[in-house]
Amino acid sequence: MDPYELATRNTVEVVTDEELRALIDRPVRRVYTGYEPSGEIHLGHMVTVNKLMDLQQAGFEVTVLIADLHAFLNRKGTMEEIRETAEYNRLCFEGLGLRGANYVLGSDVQLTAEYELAVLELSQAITLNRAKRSMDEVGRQMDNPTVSQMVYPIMQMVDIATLGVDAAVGGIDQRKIHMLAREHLPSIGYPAPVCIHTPIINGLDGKKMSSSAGNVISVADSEEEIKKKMKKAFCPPEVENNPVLEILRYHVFPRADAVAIRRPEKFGGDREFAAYEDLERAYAAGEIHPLDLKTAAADHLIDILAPVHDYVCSR
Ligand SMILES: Nc1ncnc2c1ncn2[C@@H]1O[C@H](COP(=O)(O)OP(=O)(O)OP(=O)(O)O)[C@@H](O)[C@H]1O
Ligand SMILES: N[C@@H](Cc1ccc(O)cc1)C(=O)O
Repeated sequence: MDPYELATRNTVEVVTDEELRALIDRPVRRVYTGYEPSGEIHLGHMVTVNKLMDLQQAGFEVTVLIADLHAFLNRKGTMEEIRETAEYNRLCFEGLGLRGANYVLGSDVQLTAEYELAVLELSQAITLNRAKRSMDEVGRQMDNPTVSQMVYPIMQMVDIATLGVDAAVGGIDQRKIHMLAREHLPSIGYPAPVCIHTPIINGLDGKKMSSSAGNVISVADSEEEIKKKMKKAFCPPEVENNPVLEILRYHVFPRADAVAIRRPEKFGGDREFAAYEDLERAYAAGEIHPLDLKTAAADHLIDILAPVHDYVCSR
């Protein structure tokens, strides 16, 4: 697959397409994603991990920022609790196949005088209103935001300059922070980053996949857990809001040449699909039963996640 196709497949938005094309032509290109340490790395986080792996294959140098201070500012726990999960998260990302990336712990690079000055300079140019709005989909308990949650997006902007990256990958929920970065980083002498946004996927109950909602498949889940969870997954006959189809689209097809639906002759026999779109069409036309779809998704997920489970457990 050519580098542009790798960079853009399964994205919802690239800002801007023209800048991405120009970046791909450069000999050295750097991209990053930041993650607040989380007790459970799930298939939602994995959408961005997949994109980083696509970009690695497209010749980008990849940095993964484990944003411990950001999690602290966002009221996710004490610094000690957060640091413990940081190391676990790195293992999950490596287990998923994101090796050879540059892993950086936020607090290792964010406590210098230079970083602080950049934060202060930008904080003078950004209104409270814009900072707050940029946190709408990122912040915890935003009905009662703290000052730390206003510092958060500004630090995320300075991370881009500090890590020296040309592009930022994130779920579409990062969009407002990224737009602030594009607007304001040039004022501190740093070029606007290319922003690559991936979709937010649904959890097994059909609502946004999120650790706090308990509707996730964790990348470290065992075979039994995956089977049990997939059996109960919401799988409507339609293609919209269908978490099982989303798993196939964003996690299985990018890793498999083809997906087989296995079933006895009396139920139509086996079917094989080389492209997600073909499978979606057949499902929408009622040619595949939800139970068979779930079984195929579960079997592939088990194969994809088994190395993560082994890698994490062996350390
Ligand atoms: N359901 C999802 N689909 C795609 N990407 C997601 C999903 N959930 C989270 N992400 C990505 O992972 C990053 C971390 O998100 P976040 O910390 O909110 O995860 P979470 O599981 O919702 O955590 P919590 O429920 O504890 O707040 C987000 O920036 C987002 O881009
Ligand atoms: N804002 C990201 C985490 C993050 C933190 C710092 C960054 O530089 C980048 C990303 C999230 O919602 O999880």
